[in-house]
Amino acid sequence: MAEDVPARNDCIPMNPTTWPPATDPKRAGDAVVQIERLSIQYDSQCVLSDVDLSADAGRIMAVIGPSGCGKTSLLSTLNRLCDLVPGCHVSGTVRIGGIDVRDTDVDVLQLRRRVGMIFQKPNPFPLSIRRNLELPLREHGVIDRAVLAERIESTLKSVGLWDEVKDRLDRPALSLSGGQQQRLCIARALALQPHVLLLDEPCSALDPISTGVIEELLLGLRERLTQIVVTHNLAQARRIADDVAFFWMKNGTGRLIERGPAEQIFEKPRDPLTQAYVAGRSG
Ligand SMILES: Nc1ncnc2c1ncn2[C@@H]1O[C@H](COP(=O)(O)OP(=O)(O)OP(=O)(O)O)[C@@H](O)[C@H]1O
Repeated sequence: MAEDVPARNDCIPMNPTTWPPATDPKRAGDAVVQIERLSIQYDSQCVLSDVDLSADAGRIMAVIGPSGCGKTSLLSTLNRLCDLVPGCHVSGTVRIGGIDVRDTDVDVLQLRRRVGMIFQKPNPFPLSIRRNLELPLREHGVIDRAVLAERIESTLKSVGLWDEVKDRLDRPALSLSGGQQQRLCIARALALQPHVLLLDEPCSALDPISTGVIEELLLGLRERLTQIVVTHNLAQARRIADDVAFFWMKNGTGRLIERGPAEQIFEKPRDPLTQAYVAGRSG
């Protein structure tokens, strides 16, 4: 029996070949995130009900809807951050790369490596720029100095920060501008080679120029990852999203109203609630 049981750290396999390769063009369009009949409750309050939703490889999905309809709560079930919220009860199924992330056997540390998260306010560690990337890499077993240096350089290059910070890697991360800090946070997630990136209003604390830089970055990462971006900024959703999921409150509970390609949701929404929201008549 023991031979059949994977070692705990293998529950979310580290070997990329056993996960859907996020960059494999053959898989573009495959559903990497599959959510079925998901409901979320905080104590007795049901905040999200009966959601069926999938997000595809190599695409950006924008999650839109008014405040309080459960967008952040939805994201928190994908990397099990919801486990940390007292009174939060989740039902339904969430599969990422075919793995049921709610399975009690799943190694949550490995899950969060594969499903990175970026928050509204940049939250670099109060350490040097270098240590912000080195710490998570070391925690996940990368200890070779040359490999660490290579991974730090390549990741900072992938978010367009390398030239801006290469001469001050040992300066505090908090000395960077807000936009640079957010790019560092994205680099910190990317250093662990995630397959999915969750972004919760990633630009709402940034000025328009930094917002533009982050949007370009997300568009450039599209080939490598599945991205799910919560945003209140409909113009931003139009600029970056391939797909859009629109949520709304019905009888005090968040519901998925409509999901489709961005062009359809913005130009030919089917549901009257979506029509009113994208036209700016509600919400
Ligand atoms: N930790 C918590 N404990 C209790 N209730 C919570 C908790 N987090 C969120 N809620 C409630 O769940 C509902 C959905 O909140 P959530 O933050 O998921 O919505 P949202 O659509 O992301 O909102 P916003 O756009 O304002 O960020 C709200 O009524 C909120 O008060």
